[in-house]
This record gives sequence, C-alpha cells and structure tokens, in this order.
Amino acid sequence: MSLLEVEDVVVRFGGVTAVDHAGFTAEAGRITGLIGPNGAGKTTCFNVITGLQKPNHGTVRFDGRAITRLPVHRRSRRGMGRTFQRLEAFGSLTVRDNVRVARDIHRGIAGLVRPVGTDVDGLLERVGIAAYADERADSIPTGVARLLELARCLAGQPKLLLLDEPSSGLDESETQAFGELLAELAAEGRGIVMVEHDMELVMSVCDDLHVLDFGKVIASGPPAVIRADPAVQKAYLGYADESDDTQVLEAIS
Ligand SMILES: Nc1ncnc2c1ncn2[C@@H]1O[C@H](COP(=O)(O)OP(=O)(O)OP(=O)(O)O)[C@@H](O)[C@H]1O
Repeated sequence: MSLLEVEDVVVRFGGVTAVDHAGFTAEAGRITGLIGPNGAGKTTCFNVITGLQKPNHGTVRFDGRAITRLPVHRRSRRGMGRTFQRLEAFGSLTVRDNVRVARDIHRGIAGLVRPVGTDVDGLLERVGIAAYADERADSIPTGVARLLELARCLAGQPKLLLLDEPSSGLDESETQAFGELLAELAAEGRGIVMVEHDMELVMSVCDDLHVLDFGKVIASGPPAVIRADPAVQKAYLGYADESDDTQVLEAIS
C-alpha cells in the first residue's frame, strides 16, 4: 500500500479538462516529483490531493483510507502538509512565532490551551534558519522565507509533505542545501511530493517521477528512465520555445 494513491482523477473547468483520468502514487520515505510543461495540471492535482479542488471523478487515498470527500483541515489532521508557491507566512510575526502559530493551530483547541509538541527552536535549527528566529517574517530574504514555509509545514508533523515550487527564489547553493534537507526528511520516513520546474533539482533529488501532459500521466518511473522516455521528450519538445521549460530540454537530453 502506498502512502498516497491518486486514482483516475478528472477535473474539468468548463470546457478545459485540467486533469484527465490521472493516476499515480507516492511512497513513505521517498521523494516523488510531479513534473510537466506549463498548464499540464500539476497544481490542480495538488489541489485535489489537499482538498482545495473537488474532482469531477476519481479517488484519493491517503495512508490506506479514501479521503476524496474530506475537507482540507481534516486531511491536514491526518498528516498532510502543504507549502504554496506564493509565500504564506504572517509578515508582522517573527520567524519563531510563525512556526509556533503553525504548530498550535495544527493541534487545534488542545494546542491553544496547552501549547506543547514540536520543539519550535529545534525545528528552526533543523531547517537552518535559527539565526533569523527573532526577525519579522516580512524582513527575511526569499531563501529563508522558503525554509520558514517548510518549517511551518513540519510543525504539523506531517507524514506527507506536498511542496509547490519549493526552490522558487533560491540561488544555486541554497537549492543544493534544500535538496539535501529534503533527502534527510524523506530518509526519516516522510513521504514528499513536489511540483518543481528546476529539473536539475528534480533529477538529482527525486526517487520517483510522474510526468503530466495535458492532464494525463504520460510516464512514471525513476529519473533515469524518465529522462530517456521518448514520450516525455516529445511533450517537452512541443514547448521548446517557452523559456520556463528550456532547462528541461537540457536536463532530459
Ligand atoms: N480555476 C481555474 N479555472 C479555469 N481553468 C483553470 C483553473 N485552474 C487551472 N485551470 C486550467 O487548467 C489547466 C491546468 O492548470 P494547472 O495550474 O493545474 O497546471 P500546472 O501544470 O500547475 O501549470 P504551471 O506549471 O504553469 O503552474 C490549465 O489549462 C489552466 O489554465
């Protein structure tokens, strides 16, 4: 049994079929990449998994149970954590208080009455931003803010982490350090699924990849297999003139 199972999911927006009978899995202890050209349906899949988007058809199973009809907060309680491409921290709070609030909210009423659980300063150390603990979140560099997003997500002690464009705004050395941190977090048993355009990061850090094109999963497998898959190369080659995907051509060819 996989930690996450997405089965035959369809999402339509009027005449647009954003996700077209897509199915894929993600395992505990592994990093799974969801990749594909712009508009392929990656974010819509994330929204279906986390409960922000109701599918027209299909099932999502998490940790052995169907969650397709559960609201966002109940999926979160069951151990699903998500970061967003747009940074979501509270700007007027310090970095430490942002993580503290995330932890206490996750614990619900119990968290507000008796705020114990995740060691906030330990978490800041863990992701490498302890030096910024007392800074306001709206004054920190983007690279630190990305790590703060991750710390806020980890504060809920998720079994599955869903990361939407986590390396966006990071420079090369920050991206490399981030990849190493993700590998450590997965090695501790968490499942990680990420949507990411930085193909160098994807190819170096992911254990498994699923490639979406026009809402369909056109290939699944380890990075070496995906890189050599003619259908994947064709899907990206069709978008060769779009700057975002230029890197993909370099990475997969
Ligand atoms: N709320 C919406 N209403 C109408 N169409 C939508 C909506 N959300 C997404 N779409 C369309 O669904 C398709 C898939 O979009 P989605 O954002 O899931 O793709 P993506 O792979 O995440 O793209 P990107 O890499 O550019 O973020 C696109 O054609 C998009 O225009």
